[in-house]
Amino acid sequence: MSKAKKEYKRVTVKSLVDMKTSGEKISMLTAYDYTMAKIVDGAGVDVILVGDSASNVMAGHETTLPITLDQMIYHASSVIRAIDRALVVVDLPFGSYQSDPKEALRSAIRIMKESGAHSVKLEGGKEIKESIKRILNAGIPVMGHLGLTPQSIYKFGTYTVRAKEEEEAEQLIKDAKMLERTGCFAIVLEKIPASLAKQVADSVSIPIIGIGAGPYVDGQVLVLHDMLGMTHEFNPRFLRRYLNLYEDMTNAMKQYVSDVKSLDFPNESEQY
Ligand SMILES: Nc1nc(=O)c2c([nH]1)NC[C@@H]1CN(c3ccc(C(=O)N[C@@H](CCC(=O)O)C(=O)O)cc3)CN21
Ligand SMILES: CC(C)C(=O)C(=O)O
Ligand SMILES: [Mg+2]
Repeated sequence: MSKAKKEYKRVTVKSLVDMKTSGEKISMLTAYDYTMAKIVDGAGVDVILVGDSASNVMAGHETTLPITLDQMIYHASSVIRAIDRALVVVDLPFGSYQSDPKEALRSAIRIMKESGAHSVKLEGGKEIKESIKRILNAGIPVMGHLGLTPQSIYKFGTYTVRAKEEEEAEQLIKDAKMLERTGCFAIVLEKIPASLAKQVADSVSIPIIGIGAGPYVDGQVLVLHDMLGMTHEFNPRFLRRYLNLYEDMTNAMKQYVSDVKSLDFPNESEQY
Protein backbone atom coordinates (compact mmCIF):
# COMPACT_ATOMS: atom_id res chain seq x y z
CA MET A 1 0.00 0.00 0.00
CA SER A 2 1.56 3.31 -1.05
CA LYS A 3 0.91 6.40 0.97
CA ALA A 4 1.77 10.05 0.60
CA LYS A 5 4.49 11.35 2.87
CA LYS A 6 2.92 12.95 5.95
CA GLU A 7 3.26 16.73 6.22
CA TYR A 8 3.08 16.64 10.04
CA LYS A 9 5.65 18.50 12.03
CA ARG A 10 6.81 16.28 14.84
CA VAL A 11 6.13 17.27 18.43
CA THR A 12 9.37 17.76 20.35
CA VAL A 13 10.30 18.40 23.95
CA LYS A 14 10.94 22.01 22.94
CA SER A 15 7.59 22.45 21.23
CA LEU A 16 5.83 21.42 24.46
CA VAL A 17 7.62 24.15 26.40
CA ASP A 18 6.72 26.61 23.60
CA MET A 19 3.07 25.52 23.95
CA LYS A 20 3.10 26.46 27.63
CA THR A 21 4.61 29.85 26.79
CA SER A 22 2.00 30.53 24.10
CA GLY A 23 -0.88 29.19 26.21
CA GLU A 24 -1.80 26.31 23.90
CA LYS A 25 -2.91 23.37 26.06
CA ILE A 26 -1.12 20.02 25.61
CA SER A 27 -3.16 16.88 24.89
CA MET A 28 -1.77 13.52 26.03
CA LEU A 29 -3.22 10.00 25.99
CA THR A 30 -1.78 6.59 26.72
CA ALA A 31 -1.26 3.87 24.11
CA TYR A 32 0.27 0.43 24.47
CA ASP A 33 0.03 -1.08 20.97
CA TYR A 34 0.51 -0.30 17.30
CA THR A 35 -3.10 -0.17 16.14
CA MET A 36 -4.34 2.14 18.88
CA ALA A 37 -1.22 4.34 18.73
CA LYS A 38 -1.78 4.82 14.99
CA ILE A 39 -5.29 6.18 15.70
CA VAL A 40 -4.12 8.38 18.60
CA ASP A 41 -1.28 9.85 16.53
CA GLY A 42 -3.48 10.39 13.49
CA ALA A 43 -6.06 12.21 15.64
CA GLY A 44 -3.47 14.85 16.50
CA VAL A 45 -2.80 14.01 20.14
CA ASP A 46 0.44 15.81 21.06
CA VAL A 47 2.00 13.31 23.47
CA ILE A 48 1.57 9.54 23.69
CA LEU A 49 2.38 7.96 27.04
CA VAL A 50 3.31 4.31 27.08
CA GLY A 51 2.12 4.13 30.67
CA ASP A 52 2.84 1.44 33.21
CA SER A 53 -0.98 1.46 33.45
CA ALA A 54 -0.49 -1.22 30.78
CA SER A 55 -0.06 -3.43 33.84
CA ASN A 56 -3.76 -2.84 34.63
CA VAL A 57 -5.23 -2.20 31.19
CA MET A 58 -3.29 -4.72 29.07
CA ALA A 59 -2.34 -7.43 31.57
CA GLY A 60 -5.17 -7.25 34.12
CA HIS A 61 -3.01 -6.72 37.19
CA GLU A 62 -4.47 -4.93 40.19
CA THR A 63 -1.61 -2.42 40.36
CA THR A 64 1.18 -1.05 38.16
CA LEU A 65 3.86 -2.81 40.22
CA PRO A 66 4.17 -6.15 38.35
CA ILE A 67 4.91 -4.86 34.83
CA THR A 68 8.54 -5.43 33.82
CA LEU A 69 11.06 -3.37 31.87
CA ASP A 70 11.00 -5.96 29.06
CA GLN A 71 7.21 -5.69 28.85
CA MET A 72 7.37 -1.86 28.78
CA ILE A 73 9.92 -2.07 25.94
CA TYR A 74 7.59 -4.41 24.00
CA HIS A 75 4.68 -1.95 24.36
CA ALA A 76 6.86 1.06 23.55
CA SER A 77 8.38 -0.49 20.42
CA SER A 78 4.89 -1.34 19.15
CA VAL A 79 3.76 2.27 19.70
CA ILE A 80 6.87 3.77 18.11
CA ARG A 81 6.26 1.86 14.86
CA ALA A 82 2.86 3.62 14.57
CA ILE A 83 3.64 7.26 15.09
CA ASP A 84 4.38 10.10 12.64
CA ARG A 85 3.90 13.15 14.85
CA ALA A 86 3.42 12.61 18.59
CA LEU A 87 6.16 12.77 21.21
CA VAL A 88 6.41 9.36 22.90
CA VAL A 89 7.05 9.13 26.65
CA VAL A 90 7.62 5.76 28.33
CA ASP A 91 7.12 5.04 32.04
CA LEU A 92 10.09 3.48 33.81
CA PRO A 93 8.35 0.62 35.62
CA PHE A 94 8.50 -0.10 39.35
CA GLY A 95 11.82 -1.68 40.30
CA SER A 96 13.73 -0.46 37.27
CA TYR A 97 15.05 2.81 38.76
CA GLN A 98 14.59 2.98 42.55
CA SER A 99 17.70 1.03 43.61
CA ASP A 100 20.33 3.51 42.44
CA PRO A 101 21.07 6.12 39.73
CA LYS A 102 23.16 3.70 37.64
CA GLU A 103 20.28 1.22 37.50
CA ALA A 104 17.95 4.07 36.54
CA LEU A 105 20.24 5.11 33.68
CA ARG A 106 20.65 1.51 32.49
CA SER A 107 16.86 1.10 32.39
CA ALA A 108 16.32 4.39 30.57
CA ILE A 109 19.00 3.49 28.01
CA ARG A 110 17.36 0.11 27.38
CA ILE A 111 14.03 1.83 26.70
CA MET A 112 15.57 4.37 24.32
CA LYS A 113 17.77 1.83 22.52
CA GLU A 114 15.35 -1.10 22.27
CA SER A 115 12.08 0.78 21.61
CA GLY A 116 13.11 3.98 19.84
CA ALA A 117 11.09 6.11 22.28
CA HIS A 118 11.79 9.82 22.72
CA SER A 119 11.75 10.23 26.51
CA VAL A 120 11.06 8.53 29.85
CA LYS A 121 8.91 9.29 32.90
CA LEU A 122 9.75 8.51 36.53
CA GLU A 123 7.55 8.82 39.61
CA GLY A 124 8.80 10.79 42.60
CA GLY A 125 10.54 13.89 43.93
CA LYS A 126 13.74 14.53 45.84
CA GLU A 127 14.40 10.82 46.44
CA ILE A 128 15.06 10.25 42.71
CA LYS A 129 16.92 13.50 41.93
CA GLU A 130 20.31 11.83 41.33
CA SER A 131 18.72 9.24 39.03
CA ILE A 132 17.08 11.96 36.97
CA LYS A 133 20.42 13.80 36.69
CA ARG A 134 22.14 10.65 35.40
CA ILE A 135 19.48 10.03 32.78
CA LEU A 136 19.50 13.66 31.64
CA ASN A 137 23.32 13.60 31.42
CA ALA A 138 23.00 10.77 28.89
CA GLY A 139 20.86 13.03 26.71
CA ILE A 140 17.54 11.37 27.54
CA PRO A 141 14.63 13.78 28.18
CA VAL A 142 12.83 13.13 31.47
CA MET A 143 9.22 13.81 32.47
CA GLY A 144 8.45 13.93 36.20
CA HIS A 145 5.33 12.57 37.97
CA LEU A 146 4.12 13.89 41.36
CA GLY A 147 0.99 13.67 43.50
CA LEU A 148 -0.73 10.29 43.33
CA THR A 149 2.17 8.13 42.16
CA PRO A 150 0.63 4.66 41.69
CA GLN A 151 3.93 2.80 42.12
CA SER A 152 3.72 3.90 45.80
CA ILE A 153 0.15 2.69 46.31
CA TYR A 154 1.08 0.45 49.23
CA LYS A 155 2.66 3.43 50.99
CA PHE A 156 -0.47 5.56 50.43
CA GLY A 157 -2.95 2.73 51.08
CA THR A 158 -5.62 4.24 48.77
CA TYR A 159 -5.99 5.94 45.39
CA THR A 160 -7.55 8.96 47.09
CA VAL A 161 -6.59 12.58 46.27
CA ARG A 162 -3.06 13.55 47.45
CA ALA A 163 -1.58 16.69 49.03
CA LYS A 164 -4.73 17.95 50.73
CA GLU A 165 -2.64 18.70 53.83
CA GLU A 166 -0.30 21.69 53.96
CA GLU A 167 2.86 19.63 54.60
CA GLU A 168 2.44 17.34 51.57
CA ALA A 169 1.39 20.30 49.40
CA GLU A 170 4.53 22.26 50.33
CA GLN A 171 6.75 19.28 49.62
CA LEU A 172 5.03 18.79 46.26
CA ILE A 173 5.74 22.42 45.25
CA LYS A 174 9.37 22.00 46.36
CA ASP A 175 9.65 18.77 44.35
CA ALA A 176 8.17 20.42 41.24
CA LYS A 177 10.69 23.27 41.45
CA MET A 178 13.49 20.75 41.97
CA LEU A 179 12.38 18.75 38.90
CA GLU A 180 12.43 21.95 36.83
CA ARG A 181 15.88 22.96 38.15
CA THR A 182 17.24 19.46 37.52
CA GLY A 183 16.11 19.67 33.89
CA CYS A 184 12.85 17.74 33.46
CA PHE A 185 10.95 18.93 30.38
CA ALA A 186 7.47 18.49 31.92
CA ILE A 187 5.69 17.08 34.98
CA VAL A 188 2.54 14.96 35.36
CA LEU A 189 0.45 15.89 38.41
CA GLU A 190 -2.00 13.16 39.37
CA LYS A 191 -5.08 13.50 41.60
CA ILE A 192 -4.31 16.65 43.64
CA PRO A 193 -6.52 19.69 44.41
CA ALA A 194 -7.01 22.02 41.41
CA SER A 195 -5.83 25.04 43.42
CA LEU A 196 -2.52 23.34 44.29
CA ALA A 197 -2.02 22.26 40.67
CA LYS A 198 -2.52 25.89 39.60
CA GLN A 199 0.05 27.04 42.13
CA VAL A 200 2.55 24.53 40.74
CA ALA A 201 1.82 25.45 37.09
CA ASP A 202 2.29 29.15 37.97
CA SER A 203 5.58 28.59 39.78
CA VAL A 204 7.49 26.62 37.13
CA SER A 205 8.12 27.37 33.44
CA ILE A 206 7.97 23.74 32.27
CA PRO A 207 4.57 22.28 31.25
CA ILE A 208 2.41 20.72 33.95
CA ILE A 209 0.16 17.96 32.62
CA GLY A 210 -2.71 17.00 34.88
CA ILE A 211 -4.85 13.91 35.49
CA GLY A 212 -7.43 14.70 38.14
CA ALA A 213 -5.57 17.96 38.78
CA GLY A 214 -8.15 20.43 37.46
CA PRO A 215 -8.10 22.90 34.56
CA TYR A 216 -5.44 25.41 35.65
CA VAL A 217 -2.53 23.40 34.24
CA ASP A 218 -0.79 23.27 30.86
CA GLY A 219 -2.25 20.03 29.55
CA GLN A 220 -4.33 16.96 30.32
CA VAL A 221 -3.66 13.23 30.19
CA LEU A 222 -6.07 10.29 30.39
CA VAL A 223 -5.74 6.55 29.97
CA LEU A 224 -6.97 5.81 26.43
CA HIS A 225 -9.17 2.85 27.34
CA ASP A 226 -10.83 4.91 30.10
CA MET A 227 -11.76 7.85 27.85
CA LEU A 228 -13.05 5.43 25.20
CA GLY A 229 -15.32 3.82 27.78
CA MET A 230 -13.75 0.36 27.55
CA THR A 231 -12.97 0.13 31.29
CA HIS A 232 -16.55 0.52 32.45
CA GLU A 233 -15.86 -0.38 36.08
CA PHE A 234 -13.25 2.40 36.51
CA ASN A 235 -15.19 5.49 37.58
CA PRO A 236 -12.99 8.20 39.11
CA ARG A 237 -14.49 11.70 39.19
CA PHE A 238 -11.78 13.09 36.88
CA LEU A 239 -12.65 10.74 34.01
CA ARG A 240 -14.65 12.01 31.03
CA ARG A 241 -15.83 9.24 28.68
CA TYR A 242 -15.98 10.22 25.01
CA LEU A 243 -17.42 6.87 23.91
CA ASN A 244 -19.09 3.91 25.58
CA LEU A 245 -17.06 1.29 23.76
CA TYR A 246 -17.63 -1.39 26.38
CA GLU A 247 -21.31 -1.38 25.44
CA ASP A 248 -20.79 -0.88 21.70
CA MET A 249 -18.20 -3.65 21.47
CA THR A 250 -20.31 -6.02 23.53
CA ASN A 251 -23.28 -5.41 21.22
CA ALA A 252 -21.12 -5.95 18.11
CA MET A 253 -19.75 -9.22 19.49
CA LYS A 254 -23.21 -10.42 20.52
CA GLN A 255 -24.41 -9.71 16.99
CA TYR A 256 -21.47 -11.70 15.58
CA VAL A 257 -22.25 -14.67 17.84
CA SER A 258 -25.87 -14.53 16.77
CA ASP A 259 -24.96 -14.26 13.06
CA VAL A 260 -22.64 -17.27 13.29
CA LYS A 261 -25.22 -19.35 15.13
CA SER A 262 -28.01 -18.42 12.72
CA LEU A 263 -25.81 -19.02 9.63
CA ASP A 264 -26.33 -15.36 8.62
CA PHE A 265 -22.52 -14.97 8.48
CA PRO A 266 -20.85 -15.52 6.08
CA ASN A 267 -23.27 -14.68 3.31
CA GLU A 268 -22.84 -15.20 -0.45
CA SER A 269 -20.61 -12.18 -1.00
CA GLU A 270 -18.45 -13.05 1.99
CA GLN A 271 -17.13 -16.33 0.51
CA TYR A 272 -15.07 -17.60 -2.43
N1 LIG B 1 -7.36 2.23 33.71
C1 LIG B 1 -6.51 2.96 34.42
N2 LIG B 1 -6.69 4.29 34.45
C2 LIG B 1 -5.85 5.08 35.16
O1 LIG B 1 -6.04 6.32 35.16
C3 LIG B 1 -4.76 4.50 35.86
C4 LIG B 1 -4.61 3.09 35.77
N3 LIG B 1 -5.50 2.36 35.08
N4 LIG B 1 -3.58 2.47 36.42
C5 LIG B 1 -2.51 3.25 36.97
C6 LIG B 1 -3.01 4.48 37.54
C7 LIG B 1 -3.84 4.30 38.79
N5 LIG B 1 -4.72 5.43 38.71
C8 LIG B 1 -5.83 5.65 39.49
C9 LIG B 1 -6.40 4.63 40.22
C10 LIG B 1 -7.53 4.86 40.97
C11 LIG B 1 -8.10 6.11 40.98
C12 LIG B 1 -9.32 6.38 41.76
O2 LIG B 1 -9.66 7.52 41.91
N6 LIG B 1 -10.05 5.30 42.18
C13 LIG B 1 -11.32 5.27 42.89
C14 LIG B 1 -11.10 5.19 44.39
C15 LIG B 1 -10.40 6.33 45.00
C16 LIG B 1 -10.35 6.27 46.51
O3 LIG B 1 -9.99 5.24 47.10
O4 LIG B 1 -10.70 7.32 47.09
C17 LIG B 1 -12.31 6.36 42.57
O5 LIG B 1 -13.47 6.20 42.94
O6 LIG B 1 -12.04 7.33 41.89
C18 LIG B 1 -7.53 7.12 40.25
C19 LIG B 1 -6.41 6.90 39.51
C20 LIG B 1 -4.45 6.20 37.53
N7 LIG B 1 -3.87 5.22 36.64
C1 LIG C 1 -2.01 7.94 34.35
C2 LIG C 1 -0.72 8.23 33.65
C3 LIG C 1 -0.18 9.59 34.01
C4 LIG C 1 0.30 7.17 33.88
O1 LIG C 1 1.31 7.33 34.50
C5 LIG C 1 0.02 5.84 33.29
O2 LIG C 1 -0.92 5.70 32.48
O3 LIG C 1 0.75 4.90 33.61
MG1 LIG D 1 2.27 5.50 35.02
